[in-house]
Amino acid sequence: MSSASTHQPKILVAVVGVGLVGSELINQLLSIPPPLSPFKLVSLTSSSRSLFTGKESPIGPNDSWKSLLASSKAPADLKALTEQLKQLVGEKERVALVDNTSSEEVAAFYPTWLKEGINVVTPNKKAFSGDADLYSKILSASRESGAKFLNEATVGAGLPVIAPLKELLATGDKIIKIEGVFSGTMSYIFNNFSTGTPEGPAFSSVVAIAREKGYTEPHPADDLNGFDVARKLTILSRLISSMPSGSSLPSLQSFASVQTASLIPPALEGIPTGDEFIKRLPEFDDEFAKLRVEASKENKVLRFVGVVDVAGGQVRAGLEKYPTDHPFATSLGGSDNIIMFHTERYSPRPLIVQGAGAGAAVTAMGVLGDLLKLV
Ligand SMILES: NC(=O)C1=CN([C@@H]2O[C@H](COP(=O)(O)OP(=O)(O)OC[C@H]3O[C@@H](n4cnc5c(N)ncnc54)[C@H](OP(=O)(O)O)[C@@H]3O)[C@@H](O)[C@H]2O)C=CC1
Ligand SMILES: N[C@@H](CC=O)C(=O)O
Ligand code: NA
Repeated sequence: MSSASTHQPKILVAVVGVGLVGSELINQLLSIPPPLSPFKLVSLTSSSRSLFTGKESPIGPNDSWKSLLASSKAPADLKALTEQLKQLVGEKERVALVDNTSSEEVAAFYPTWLKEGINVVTPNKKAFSGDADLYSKILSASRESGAKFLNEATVGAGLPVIAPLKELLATGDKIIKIEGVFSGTMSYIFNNFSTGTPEGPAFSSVVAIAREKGYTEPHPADDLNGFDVARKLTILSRLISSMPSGSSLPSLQSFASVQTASLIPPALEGIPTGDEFIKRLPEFDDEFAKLRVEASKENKVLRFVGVVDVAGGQVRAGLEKYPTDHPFATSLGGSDNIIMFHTERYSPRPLIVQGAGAGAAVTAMGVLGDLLKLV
């Protein structure tokens, strides 16, 4: 085989989190024919178990990775994993850890991994939208060791959002405003719930379907409270604020600093499990139906949008009404995200990115795309 990848040491990949996105990522990664693949899958960690094979006997496409992991006796242990991966980082070997969880505990390990020269690739928003201190530790650890952190799938899932934003900024364009529908869940919910007519499906029923389709966060309240959108806006804002032209943006201590209008009825705040939350939601269907009637009286639809207004120095997320002929009303379907970049160059017409913004296949594609950037 004359592929360049056969002449370069393969990137050793450890996957943490084997849920919806994690499983799909492993399947996509293992479907690259081994001689052509630039990767060796050397470790898997679920919330309870871990499997470490080392680079001499990586997990291959013919292995049943689920059975291998299920039969492993080793408990999940991120400190032990760090020690194992440290041994693999060498002059020629490169190691990438893929975090497919939504765990803060896993996110807190990024500075350690990066310092050890382990690249971090992830769709998990927690680290980049959480406490500013963790974010700055991630930046400095990456600078110190040269290991990269890549998080394209944190915003718009597989859609190119982070990469074009970085390119706009790096080439000297100035961002005026980014606005759009950033949540696949909220998009699915309102594309189906609010179509401009006073009638339609019950709010709780479309939320339940969005969950079944794999669009929601592990706990759907994390979508409905607007925090998922606030996290995505924080990730974009922090990239913009790193440039002098973004200095008018407020410096966000965390996603909680974003002005966010939650859709969670107060009585459902703090419900610990997603199942219970979904069970109680029908109690509030009438309240949501009223919002739909009000919007339809104005010939409008409801959409949950996010805005990073650089010129106005504001970052906000909330439910808005749009005329039935607005692109947010006419051009979105399924879990579509639409992201409009208004910049000095892309003005008066914005650069627009649109397509499925949630779901296992497209999210895993975004993660695998980031892994391929390391090659
Ligand atoms: N689904 C989507 O469309 C998108 C998801 N994302 C992000 O991708 C990530 C994964 O989402 P998704 O796959 O849908 O969620 P899932 O709940 O299906 O998967 C998350 C997995 O992480 C595991 N996990 C939790 N804590 C740990 C830990 N400490 N160590 C190892 N594994 C752990 C859970 O294991 P267990 O089941 O045993 O608890 C679970 O299987 C999230 O951060 C989400 O925000 C981003 C874009 C789109
Ligand atoms: N729950 C999120 C998943 C992607 O980030 C969404 O609905 O957009
Ligand atoms: Na993306």
